[in-house]
Amino acid sequence: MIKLAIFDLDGTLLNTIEDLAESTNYALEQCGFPKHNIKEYNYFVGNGIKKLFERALPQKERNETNINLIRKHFLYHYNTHNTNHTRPYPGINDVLIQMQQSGILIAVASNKYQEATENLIHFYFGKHINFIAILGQREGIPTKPDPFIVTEILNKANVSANNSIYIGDSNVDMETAKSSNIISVGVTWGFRTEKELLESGANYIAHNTKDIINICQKL
Ligand SMILES: O=C(O)COP(=O)(O)O
Repeated sequence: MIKLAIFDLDGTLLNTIEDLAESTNYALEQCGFPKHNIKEYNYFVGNGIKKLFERALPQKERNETNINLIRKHFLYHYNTHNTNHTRPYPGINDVLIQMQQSGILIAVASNKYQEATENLIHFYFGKHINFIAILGQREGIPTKPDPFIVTEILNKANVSANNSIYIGDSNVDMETAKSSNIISVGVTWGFRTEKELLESGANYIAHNTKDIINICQKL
């Protein structure tokens, strides 16, 4: 029986890609580097903002100085523009409400930096969902696919891995679930393909938000 559902954020709960792309392109432009189209960002996002900037920079310009410069401009822009285009995926609110009503604890495990993770979750879901934990990328804490963040959530919720499920949209998420010994659900409405999710070990695939509820009921 599922007692805890751990959700990835970007590409799973919220479609954040346009705001991430706009803020990164703003930062690249400020520093005189070429911009990217939105589709490319689907593959830049997933391992936190440092990796996002590294991937967005021209190969020869990928160094600590440039990454820090991009970070400064990105944060300035993203912190005040991160709800411009970002929206919950259709049906995801109903899934969270239904889970909450049936007594399943809900948590977020993201590689997005902690401040934005908390702000976005509170802004879009805070009024009606009580999250047991909202964890993003923090200084000195290993990022997904390291199981650290999931272990933190299991401890806080006091639920075992056997009674938990992890829902995400990328290979990083499926690998996180695997390294945490948790059943994984790969969602196909996010930033990556079904093929990637299956190849990285997804136990179940959700093509629409209702599938998540059906999968939980089977377990
Ligand atoms: O910000 C990222 O790189 C990824 O964030 P996510 O873990 O919520 O998908």
